Amino acid sequence: MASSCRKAVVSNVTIDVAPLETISLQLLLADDENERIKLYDAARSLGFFYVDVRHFNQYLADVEQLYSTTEKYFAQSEEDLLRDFWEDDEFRGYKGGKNWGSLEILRDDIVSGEVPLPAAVQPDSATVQRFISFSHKTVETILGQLSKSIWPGSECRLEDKHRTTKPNDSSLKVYRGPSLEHLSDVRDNTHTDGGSLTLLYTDKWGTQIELPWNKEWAWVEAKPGHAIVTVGDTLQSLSGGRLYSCRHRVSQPVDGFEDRWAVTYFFRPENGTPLVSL
Ligand SMILES: O=C(O)CCC(=O)C(=O)O
Ligand SMILES: [Fe+2]
Repeated sequence: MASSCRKAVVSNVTIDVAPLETISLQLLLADDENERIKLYDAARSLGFFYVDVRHFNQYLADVEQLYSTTEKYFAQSEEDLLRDFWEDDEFRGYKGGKNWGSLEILRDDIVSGEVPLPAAVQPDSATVQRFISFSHKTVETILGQLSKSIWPGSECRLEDKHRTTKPNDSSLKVYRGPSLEHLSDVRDNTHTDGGSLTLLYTDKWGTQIELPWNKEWAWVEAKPGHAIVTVGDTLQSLSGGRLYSCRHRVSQPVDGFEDRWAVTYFFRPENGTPLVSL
């Protein structure tokens, strides 16, 4: 359903703020019916929403710690960063360029213990493990509530394609993505997320979504204690198009260099899951 955008002013520029619904993780965990309805509405209409995690203090502390870990990680020399580069691997490890960098750590690698963490992250191993574990539980909770809404009274379940006993590429991914001196130098990176659900934690303007009802771009405000959640292409397909994978991009509202860190959890289906309706 179309809703109107709130305005915000950033360095004298007025911007449109995307009207994202807020869903309480605590209520989803309690199997609250109203919250389930709100969640389904948000996942169908915009495919972007906040999940309020303010009750979960350890998790919030871990997200904060991961911002510091990310900052420390990207302060390393290019030579050190390249030690974490995986040739021909779509997901694992360090990737970077002139003005950005990312580091991705697969959940399966942490659970199996077969792939060591990058040396610079090893001191924060407990934080990484707790973040992955709680993020995974959070996305599984969202998934379960979505299945109930999509197929009430049926055996059909998104969870059947997201069993943790099967190999999958779910991951923690952290980013360095500073804003640039000149907004005009920002390259277009419009995309949809390919996986099932993405949790994003950041503290600065950067994310923009394309509103499905008028194709206008609107900014997603970073809210402390809230994950920005994205529905990906996989859930759009598995749900037979009932859920919406929204086009989005990362940009900046105004000129000016400023470091920006993002901590994300990418929830992906079991490897080999066909992208067709369940
Ligand atoms: O950093 C952001 O705001 C969003 C990143 C994103 O869209 C992605 O990693 O898929
Ligand atoms: Fe994305």
